[in-house]
Amino acid sequence: MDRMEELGFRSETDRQIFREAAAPVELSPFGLHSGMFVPTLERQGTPEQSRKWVPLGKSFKMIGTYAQTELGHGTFIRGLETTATFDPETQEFILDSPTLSSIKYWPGNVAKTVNHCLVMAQLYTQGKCHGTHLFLVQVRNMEDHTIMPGLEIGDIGPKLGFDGVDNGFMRFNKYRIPRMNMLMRYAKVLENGDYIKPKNAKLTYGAMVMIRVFIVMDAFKTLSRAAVIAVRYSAVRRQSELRPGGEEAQVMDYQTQQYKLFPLLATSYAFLLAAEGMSQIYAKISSDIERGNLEDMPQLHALACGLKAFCTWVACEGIEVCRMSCGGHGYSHASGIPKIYANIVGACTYEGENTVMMLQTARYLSKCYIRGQRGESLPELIQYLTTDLNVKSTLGEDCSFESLVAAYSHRAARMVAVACKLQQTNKKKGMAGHDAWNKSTVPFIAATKAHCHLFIVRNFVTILSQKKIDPATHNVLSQLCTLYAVYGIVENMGEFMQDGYFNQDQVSILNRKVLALLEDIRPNAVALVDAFDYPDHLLQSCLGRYDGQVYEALYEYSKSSPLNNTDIHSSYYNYIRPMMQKRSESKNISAKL
Ligand SMILES: CCCCCCCC/C=C\CCCCCCCCCC(=O)SCCNC(=O)CCNC(=O)[C@H](O)C(C)(C)COP(=O)(O)OP(=O)(O)OC[C@H]1O[C@@H](n2cnc3c(N)ncnc32)[C@H](O)[C@@H]1OP(=O)(O)O
Ligand SMILES: Cc1cc2nc3c(=O)[nH]c(=O)nc-3n(C[C@H](O)[C@H](O)[C@H](O)COP(=O)(O)OP(=O)(O)OC[C@H]3O[C@@H](n4cnc5c(N)ncnc54)[C@H](O)[C@@H]3O)c2cc1C
Repeated sequence: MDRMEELGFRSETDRQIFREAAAPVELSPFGLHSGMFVPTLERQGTPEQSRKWVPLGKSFKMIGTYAQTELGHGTFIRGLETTATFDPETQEFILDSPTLSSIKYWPGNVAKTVNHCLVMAQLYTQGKCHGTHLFLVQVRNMEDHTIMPGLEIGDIGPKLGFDGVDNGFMRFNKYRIPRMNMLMRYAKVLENGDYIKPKNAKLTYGAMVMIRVFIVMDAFKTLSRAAVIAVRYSAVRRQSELRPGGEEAQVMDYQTQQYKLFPLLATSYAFLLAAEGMSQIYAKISSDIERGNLEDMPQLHALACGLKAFCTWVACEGIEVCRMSCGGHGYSHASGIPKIYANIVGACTYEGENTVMMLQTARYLSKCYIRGQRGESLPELIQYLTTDLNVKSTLGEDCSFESLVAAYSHRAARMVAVACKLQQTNKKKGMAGHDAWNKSTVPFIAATKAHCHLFIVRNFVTILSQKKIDPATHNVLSQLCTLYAVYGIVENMGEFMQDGYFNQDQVSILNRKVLALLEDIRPNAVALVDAFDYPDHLLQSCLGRYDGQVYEALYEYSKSSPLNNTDIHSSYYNYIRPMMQKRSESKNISAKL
């Protein structure tokens, strides 16, 4: 913190890069403070509230987090049970956890670190519930960090990852906070207890939308780091003979290794550009929302939910492929990959469980489909839903960008149509709306994945056609973009082929193209991972070292294992020796030996 001040880092991006460099791989116990608590105060507080609290947060005089999930409910926010009841006499809210299932459970850094929380609770005033709202709650004494009376706080215990984050539980026992601690930018409770409704009740969910956008960038960061490690190691690792009697080959020269890793390299680039594209859309629509124009809110919500889920799922699967492509050493923490995986896999659950997020996007697509059928205009990103599904692909040997984007549009449009028709058929059969929906959600998830895949391919292609890039770099990036798109088709061929969109010759072209691209990319593979410019310090990987000194690093790493502090471990004296003595005394084995 002090060092950042000294260095004059002002932008949150610079500060985040600095924080990561200062504590590589481990997640910061202040991540939720900087990433969620302060931005939510900034965006959900009134101007006066922001002026009062944001400087305290930014200067770490107040340290906070976001406490929403409870033992009983995470996904279903409307089902949260924590209550905030307004008492006009004292001008206070009374926070209460009326049931076991209402205990706040999971919020990061609640257990030991923070002294404030943004608490999501059901607002009651004048005897009426007005749904969930956010409240700023002091949870620890600012002098000695003791827990405030009326609260019970603790740690939830060990987890798969997130070692640096003290996820906690928190129970309120009629705990009072001032009226002005409700974040009142959109909804308000007046002194007499009157409730002023926001323009849209989902404005309170704004912090979640923002973090989902950031998570798309996390998916890029984590996948690309695993790819850097696996590609560099594959250039160093030699195993078996590729040519009989020849020298042992770099494992990267095996086509199967290239097929594992180069599409993930391409995916990393695609995700970086998608995350940047998503951030720009977020910046534009969220500033419209702040100015009171909520027209594009559903579009933003749908895109953030879908991309968050799609990118974290793909990143996690890809990181696991990277780990396995490093053979046995990938399994060691020395590779750096297990920790990357353990941290990002949480993102498939937090900030909205991925299936649930996909279904939010699916609902939006379903509504857009119906609007499209009625001939109504659709937002640009969704207009593909109205394309003619009878057309066939024009893809030729060159696998042009145009033909690839057309293929992804066709696949997504067809799959959305299939899911929507199933939903409609279910309704026609007499099912209630909610049953008709539930019984079409499996095809809807597949359709939504296709929709997100299309967004990423189209975004990559658009950037390559619009941005000024020097020809050599453009050429390599075009290879990556084509590989990302063609590989995606080959791996999901059934979805592209179901209505005969491609003919057999085109399928052969696509299969050949993937293999040709692997060869094209091979000479540049190491340069393409170096281009991410992750210092060794950040990767913390013996396998992914820039200088390639993998075996030296592994040897040093293993020597630092605490088990090597003594030659004979205490377990020998405590267990092994007594066990052996017992055996040799009873059966006199040693004499036989
Ligand atoms: C080397 C390695 C190094 C690095 C490793 C890094 C890896 C890690 C990276 C970063 C670490 C940083 C630290 C991160 C910390 C983790 C932080 C986690 C914090 C949390 O998890 S906070 C809790 C989050 N909780 C959720 O997200 C809950 C999910 N649920 C919901 O969002 C909603 O309830 C819902 C979306 C499921 C909707 O529920 P539903 O009942 O259907 O709908 P309603 O609520 O009634 O909505 C009706 C209507 O509104 C629409 N709607 C819902 N939400 C929004 C919205 N936000 N905006 C606009 N519209 C919305 C909804 O779609 C409905 O629309 P419709 O009627 O269909 O038209
Ligand atoms: C590492 C980590 C950090 C976290 N940090 C925080 C934090 O800082 N603050 C905070 O408030 N919370 C935090 N959480 C909690 C997190 O936000 C929730 O766990 C998450 O939103 C999922 O909700 P849930 O646990 O209720 O899952 P559930 O909803 O119980 O999910 C269980 C299963 O039910 C399915 N399901 C649920 N609803 C539906 C539906 N409508 N349709 C179809 N399927 C459904 C899901 O797909 C899933 O398969 C954290 C969680 C983790 C893992």
